[in-house]
Amino acid sequence: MTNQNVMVSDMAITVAVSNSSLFPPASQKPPAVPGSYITISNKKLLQNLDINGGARINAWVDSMRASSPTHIKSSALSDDLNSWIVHHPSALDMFEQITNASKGKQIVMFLDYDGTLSPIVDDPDRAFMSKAMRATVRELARYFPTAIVSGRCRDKVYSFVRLAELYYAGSHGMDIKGPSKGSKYKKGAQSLLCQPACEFLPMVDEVYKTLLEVAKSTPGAKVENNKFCVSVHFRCVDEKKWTELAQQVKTVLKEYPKLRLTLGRKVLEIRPTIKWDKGKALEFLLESLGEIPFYFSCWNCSI
Ligand SMILES: O=P(O)(O)OC[C@H]1O[C@H](O[C@H]2O[C@H](CO)[C@@H](O)[C@H](O)[C@H]2O)[C@H](O)[C@@H](O)[C@@H]1O
Repeated sequence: MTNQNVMVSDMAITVAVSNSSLFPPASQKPPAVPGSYITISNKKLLQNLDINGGARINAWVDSMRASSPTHIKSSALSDDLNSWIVHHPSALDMFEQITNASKGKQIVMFLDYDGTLSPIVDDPDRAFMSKAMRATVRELARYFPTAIVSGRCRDKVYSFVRLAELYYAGSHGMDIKGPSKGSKYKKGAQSLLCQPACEFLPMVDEVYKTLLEVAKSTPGAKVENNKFCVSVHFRCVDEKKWTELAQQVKTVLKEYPKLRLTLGRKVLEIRPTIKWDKGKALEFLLESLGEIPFYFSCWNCSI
């Protein structure tokens, strides 16, 4: 199968196709967008966050800081960015080439939610999607099987998007559901449901309740129940309190070796240790839907 990655920002969609002569390999990340934020390697950050392996709290808080970089000046449009754009052109400008490359195979659209379909906002409960964006996604789904893949709870994403014809993969891909009325794209008549982390539900719920209590002592902290995982938001927490919050979360998780901690955009994410993630969810959906994945995600994920 040809591997393709598509990244989208507010203004431009960029496509990179690996194993193809059309585009260079998709392994490179875009450089920081001037006027936006500095790009930080998430992989590096996550290596520092193996709390079950006993990472020091200071290293952990450093990672939280690094995931929340300061705003940079919009003056210099860097050479790096220009050269990245040349090699990763807008998918909208390359539409014919992409169609030719797909050679009649079924294209499947995968969309991230936060920061892609909705703006990043302080209150995660208010990350609404615009009417125009909803209309665009509805139109997209008329032509391609379309899935939204998110770290959030599936029901929450659905409450924002409200498009019954889509596939939804919530809880970082651990809760996948197809359109309730079935889909014109799916092989077979049965509605699609995949929840590989079911056995963790009671544990995750228990941790959610504990963290909810614990986080009350940190002004601005918000704990979000994402069903198969939990998010502890620190976007609105004074930086001076980050160490304390991180320590509290770490202490709670010591009792749960089967849960692991990762770092998102100003959010600590707690999830089961199973070998399942958004990538697996994509593979699962591709197997049931088609062959060519297009993944639309935030261009610069350090916001
Ligand atoms: O993996 P993702 O689908 O990108 O989910 C990651 C987290 O997304 C949401 O939080 C982010 O967006 C919020 C609303 O704009 C923002 O306040 C927060 O700082 C961001 O991290 C979601 O609320 C989290 O549960 C997800 O873990």
